[in-house]
Amino acid sequence: MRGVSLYLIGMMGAGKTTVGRLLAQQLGYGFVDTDDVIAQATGRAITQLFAEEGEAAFRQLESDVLAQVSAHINLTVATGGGIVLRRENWSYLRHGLIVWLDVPVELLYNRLAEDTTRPLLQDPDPRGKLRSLLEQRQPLYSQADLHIMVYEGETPEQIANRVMEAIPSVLKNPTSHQHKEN
Ligand SMILES: Nc1ncnc2c1ncn2[C@@H]1O[C@H](COP(=O)(O)OP(=O)(O)OP(=O)(O)O)[C@@H](O)[C@H]1O
Ligand SMILES: O=C(O)C1=C[C@@H](O)[C@@H](O)[C@H](O)C1
Ligand SMILES: [Mg+2]
Repeated sequence: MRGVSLYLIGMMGAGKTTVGRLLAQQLGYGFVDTDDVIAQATGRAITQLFAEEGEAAFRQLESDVLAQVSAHINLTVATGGGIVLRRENWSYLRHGLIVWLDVPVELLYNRLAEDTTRPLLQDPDPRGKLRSLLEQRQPLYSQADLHIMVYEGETPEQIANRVMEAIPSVLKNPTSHQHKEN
């Protein structure tokens, strides 16, 4: 990887945080979760931030955190599910290799049905909400460098291994960013 950071994108519940930690271990990289950084920096849970400041304020904080994180190398970064929504965020994500964990809505729903920490899912029809969010975001997620389809029953370890195996096929040519030696 030569220090190139990894950015995990995908829907809430896709496993960005869970798989991201494993990938950081395997790569010997640091691990950053943008949601966690925001929660720590503000001293408030994401749900509380959404409730008290609104989604737009959260999105601004998210961009600010991503901008700072993208200045570093040797990181695996788990992002928030909505990081793809702002165009400016893509210029930061492109500092590294972008991996989309693509998980079917039914699986997402099963994972998050009991979870109250995703404010956008506090909806009378959470399954329908997941479906409409995915429909809206799919064209954005698909701009990732690497598209990893996740299947039912796969463990986080298996998914992390598949990401590791797929990385060489898309690793950006390291010399393209460097000055040629004379
Ligand atoms: N491969 C897997 N199999 C079963 N459960 C999983 C798997 N990966 C993650 N989970 C579980 O699904 C839930 C959501 O995972 P995680 O928090 O990693 O998702 P996320 O993509 O970071 O979501 P968010 O965008 O909301 O932060 C957690 O309870 C986690 O333990
Ligand atoms: O998909 C989303 O928009 C979100 C996903 C989470 O990671 C959090 O960033 C927050 O709950 C919003
Ligand atoms: Mg997460």
